[in-house]
Amino acid sequence: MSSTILELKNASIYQRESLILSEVNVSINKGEFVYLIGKTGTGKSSFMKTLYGDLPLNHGSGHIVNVDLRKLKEKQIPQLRRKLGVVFQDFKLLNDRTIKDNLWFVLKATGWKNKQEMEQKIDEVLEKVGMRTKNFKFPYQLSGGEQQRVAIARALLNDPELILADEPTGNLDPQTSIEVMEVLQQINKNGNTILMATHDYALLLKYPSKTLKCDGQKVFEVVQKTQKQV
Ligand SMILES: Nc1ncnc2c1ncn2[C@@H]1O[C@H](COP(=O)(O)OP(=O)(O)OP(=O)(O)O)[C@@H](O)[C@H]1O
Repeated sequence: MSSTILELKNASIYQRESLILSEVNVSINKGEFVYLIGKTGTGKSSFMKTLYGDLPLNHGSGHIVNVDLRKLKEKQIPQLRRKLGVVFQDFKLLNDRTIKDNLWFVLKATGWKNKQEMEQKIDEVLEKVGMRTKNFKFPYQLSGGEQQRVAIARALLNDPELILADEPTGNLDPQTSIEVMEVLQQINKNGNTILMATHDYALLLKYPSKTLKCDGQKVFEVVQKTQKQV
């Protein structure tokens, strides 16, 4: 089996009739950690939305986790999302229930039935992000960084083949951003593939990795300047 987890060829991405990105040729292999950078409004979110089926791909070709984005039907989107873990800037946790119940809700919605397995899975993902002991808390009782760690745990529930993180540190202060980034790095070391859109150049310098840039309606790989630590 191919180790390519995402491949776009000559893809164009539109918001309604406006062309946002064209001639997009990108591929991501299993196990990679890839940044997507670019100034505000250059199309990072549009790119991510195309990957999780929120924007249709009508031009060029695209495959993600063995799903053909050109042939994606509305009713297949939940199936695609189950193979992806999506993390947003604003966490998107349900405030009316505890952390555990937030995760329980997702497991139920994605077809899990066995209560013991569900309990185990919730413990396992919360352990990975260091939040197991806080599973009884409500989202509003947690700091932004803790809420984002729970959102990452939620993204891990169905063992995703690829994690798409759209500005996951966008609402966090620099120190908390580093803590969340450490969690993402650890998850990547354990074998998860991650594509992360970010504005945060300090993170890129601290954790250098393959970087794609949106600029002038194009997406291209950039070579990072490395800073010598003294
Ligand atoms: N729902 C929409 N309908 C029409 N145009 C949109 C829509 N959403 C975004 N756009 C336009 O698409 C372009 C790219 O926006 P996008 O949100 O993808 O950029 P971005 O790089 O993620 O920006 P930011 O860093 O500010 O989140 C912008 O010009 C924006 O105005």
